[in-house]
Amino acid sequence: MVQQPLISLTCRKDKSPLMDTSNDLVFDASVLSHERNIPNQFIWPSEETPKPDSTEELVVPLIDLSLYHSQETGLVRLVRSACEQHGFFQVVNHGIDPKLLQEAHRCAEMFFQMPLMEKQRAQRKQGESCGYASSFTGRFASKLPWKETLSFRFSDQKQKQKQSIVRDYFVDTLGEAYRHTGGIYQKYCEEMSRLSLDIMEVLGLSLGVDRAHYRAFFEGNDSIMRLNYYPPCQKPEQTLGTGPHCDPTSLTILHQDDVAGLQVYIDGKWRTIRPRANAFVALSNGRYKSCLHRAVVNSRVPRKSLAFFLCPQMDKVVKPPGQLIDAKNPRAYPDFTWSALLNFTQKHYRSDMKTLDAFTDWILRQGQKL
Ligand SMILES: C=C1C[C@]23C[C@H]1CC[C@H]2[C@]1(C)CCC[C@@](C)(C(=O)O)[C@H]1[C@@H]3C(=O)O
Ligand SMILES: O=C(O)CCC(=O)C(=O)O
Ligand SMILES: [Fe+2]
Repeated sequence: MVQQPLISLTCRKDKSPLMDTSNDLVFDASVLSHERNIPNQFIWPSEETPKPDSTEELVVPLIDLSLYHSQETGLVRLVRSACEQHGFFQVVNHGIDPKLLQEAHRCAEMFFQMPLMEKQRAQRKQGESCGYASSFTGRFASKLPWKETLSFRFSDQKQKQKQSIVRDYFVDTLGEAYRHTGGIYQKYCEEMSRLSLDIMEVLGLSLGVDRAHYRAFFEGNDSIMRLNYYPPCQKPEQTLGTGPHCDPTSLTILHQDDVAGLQVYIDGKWRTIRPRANAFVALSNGRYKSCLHRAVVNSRVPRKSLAFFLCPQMDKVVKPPGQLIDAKNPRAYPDFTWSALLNFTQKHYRSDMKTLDAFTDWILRQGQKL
């Protein structure tokens, strides 16, 4: 039998001068997950690769949302301390139907198990944030992530107009056979949007901001949902599923399957967050830091995670609430729009732990009013 080529190389002509790309490689998980010789592009520098001590578990506070009405003060205090310490907590009793979660994972499994060509019908285009990506072979030249992703847009505003843009995306891109899958993710995103607004309310209270402030700000949110699939890797100590980064979005609600892999950087060490997590980061003029995290892979089983990135409407001006600004706490970032930040992460800068600072320098350098 002729072995399929692992990677095919051709040169791109449309190089963006600001991205560190690019060769057209193909990451075919069905082949690469058995390969013992990892192509160079997927090997991370040894100072960034996972060390055995990072499997040590970090115990993160559990926020029981069912206690919100009866024990608001205690809950708000717990959230404040989690966000001040590491910007990370797990949410339980959030009202999301476990059957929906299960079905969302099952549909992801089904999609990623499809042959590469079938998945490529939803291929993400250069510079766009949505679609299927088998690793980011066309986007970056080195330190490639050992993962496949399927990303799509959710709009709360469209939902209010009774449009199901997630379900329509699946049907329009992949065909009628994906109507059920699309419907599941439509429902999942609607639930995530609702949960995000609840969490933002608690976050606002924990910062001393009006109860309604963040809920109103994210009304009509234009968010991104991403299915992450990490195939097994025969040399997991040389690779990373998702490199170290702070999400540049407002809040992330992440659901992992039962395979460990999410790690956060705390007190100079990488630590594992046990699966079952709903993890989040917050944007609040830098008062709460977005936590540094990554995903590692393993040699035995695939791992999945579902990430809902809460984002404001594209052209809404992002700025901190007035109550957070005074002489002691001056503005940390200039006004900006999510549309400009998204464009920056997709076309000009590979998101890492410094995305917001790099973005701030970029807009100030351009002297643009956003
Ligand atoms: C706006 C976004 C860019 C990324 C997806 C969302 C939020 C996090 C970003 C990301 C996960 C950070 C690590 C690098 C990245 C390229 C990835 O590995 O997926 C980032 C996403 C992206 O640019 O597609
Ligand atoms: O898969 C994970 O556990 C983390 C993924 C992640 O950080 C992301 O998609 O931004
Ligand atoms: Fe992330």
